[in-house]
Amino acid sequence: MHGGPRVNPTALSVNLNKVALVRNTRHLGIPSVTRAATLCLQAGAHGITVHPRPDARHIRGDDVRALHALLKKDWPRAEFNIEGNPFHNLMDFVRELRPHQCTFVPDSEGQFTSDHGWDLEKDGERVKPLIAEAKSLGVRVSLFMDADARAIPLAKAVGADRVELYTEPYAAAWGTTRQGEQLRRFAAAGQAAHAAGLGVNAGHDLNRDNLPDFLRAVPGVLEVSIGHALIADALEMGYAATVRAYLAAIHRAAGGGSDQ
Ligand SMILES: CC(=O)[C@@H](O)[C@H](O)COP(=O)(O)O
Ligand SMILES: NCC(=O)COP(=O)(O)O
Repeated sequence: MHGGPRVNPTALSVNLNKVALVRNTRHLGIPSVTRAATLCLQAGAHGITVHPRPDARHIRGDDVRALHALLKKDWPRAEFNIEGNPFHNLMDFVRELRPHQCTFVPDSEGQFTSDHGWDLEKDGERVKPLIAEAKSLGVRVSLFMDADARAIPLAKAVGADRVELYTEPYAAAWGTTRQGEQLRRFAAAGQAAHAAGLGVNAGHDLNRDNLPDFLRAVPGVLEVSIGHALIADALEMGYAATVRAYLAAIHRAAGGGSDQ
């Protein structure tokens, strides 16, 4: 239906980890993380995500502070999302900077990449006070969770505002005979989140090809945070054209146009 009210499309938060990863291979300060943020936000991205891991393999503390200052000064409507393990270094950033959102991720210090969500039956009581502390500072809390509909309500029980569905299993199945099964898993997890009064974010290995099918199958996703594939695309197309392509994929999923 043309001209009718469009549902609010999902917000795009660009994860800049991989810009910092390349920058760290020389002592020249390029590619610039803050310039990447500026160009992505100028192109229409809704926010910036960083995951300052304890080993500082990519995003470092100075990057987090510089991005926070940039968004506060030049992009007050953009959201800043800081990811990390609250039992490692994440809470220091939450207390110092009070970002719009923090995403609790249960990664070990040397983990290759994020590859699982929280086991709240085991860790729920431990994360609960840290969630309460972050919220008392005015920071929205999202918990990185596997797409398990039975586990999602526990995120509400420990005080989270949102869950971020860990989407690698879907991304790995995309384009195969297993895609439908994965989409049903994620749709059920999203439904469980909505039923529990939780907002739904999503991320990990999403790209402009697999994104529309996901957003059509999982209604009401508030934010996708995308880094690795988006930055890889930007190496070929540039930040602006790449962000526009991802926004177009989001709008296509919201019924704003065909896939052709
Ligand atoms: C939590 C998650 O899935 C990603 O946001 C994470 O930041 C990826 O970390 P790397 O960029 O270090 O692989
Ligand atoms: N939370 C997911 C994220 O920020 C980026 O993940 P990826 O797109 O780098 O896999």
